[in-house]
Amino acid sequence: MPIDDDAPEIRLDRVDLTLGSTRFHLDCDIPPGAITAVAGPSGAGKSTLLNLVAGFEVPDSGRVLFNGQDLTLQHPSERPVSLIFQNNNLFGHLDVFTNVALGINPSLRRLTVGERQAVLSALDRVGLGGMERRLPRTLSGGEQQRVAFARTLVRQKPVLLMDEPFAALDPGLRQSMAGLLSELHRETKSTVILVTHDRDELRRLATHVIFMNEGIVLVSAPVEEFLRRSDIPAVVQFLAS
Ligand SMILES: Nc1ncnc2c1ncn2[C@@H]1O[C@H](COP(=O)(O)OP(=O)(O)OP(=O)(O)O)[C@@H](O)[C@H]1O
Repeated sequence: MPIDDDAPEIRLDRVDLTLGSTRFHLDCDIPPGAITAVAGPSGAGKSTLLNLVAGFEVPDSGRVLFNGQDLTLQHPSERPVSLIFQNNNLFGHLDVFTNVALGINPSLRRLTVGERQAVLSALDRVGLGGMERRLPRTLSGGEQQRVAFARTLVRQKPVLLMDEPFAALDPGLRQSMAGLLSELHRETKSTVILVTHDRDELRRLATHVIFMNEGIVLVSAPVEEFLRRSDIPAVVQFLAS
């Protein structure tokens, strides 16, 4: 499924932010149309990086640029991004069809025939054809994440932000969902930022890596280069874990 706009390069330009007693300094580029993994120890600031790109956090200073355009102060709902979290992506009282349809039409107005078709084809694409009327609680964790994927497909946004989307799944399912992400990414070519704790997932999916520690970006590099950074103890520890 193609996306509306070209996938943007995203730049965090000398971003400073203080949350409670934690200070962040982020200065890095996220390449367009690639899957970038954001890795690092717990508390390093990975979710904060995602929140800055999504607009849920606003820098104290510095800028957030999409293809050079300054979106630092733009509201999250106006940014060209879709989000998938580890849990709680779905509304429990709405069926699968409606949960996906919200991606096109957040106000739940009646869909056009073309929009209904787009929802059904997105559900087919993620392997959930025929499950339209099911409620989220009747689905497995992997199926629920597939519904969240289908919603991002109908939204057609050029940036996909994912915060440990497979962490709650067992290892086999995690691998098959990673396969699905990889297939969908080949089709959409969106700019994906994937927060992950899982070095195998990073190796399997990412072409670029941002490695964070204590609120700063320690490495921003192509995956092959990142995997060779045996000079950085925190990276060695991550790769050995
Ligand atoms: N709103 C906030 N107020 C105060 N402190 C915060 C806030 N948000 C994040 N922090 C702190 O900033 C640090 C980084 O948090 P963040 O969630 O970005 O890390 P993370 O790398 O995603 O961690 P994890 O892997 O454990 O999810 C943590 O120490 C956290 O307690």
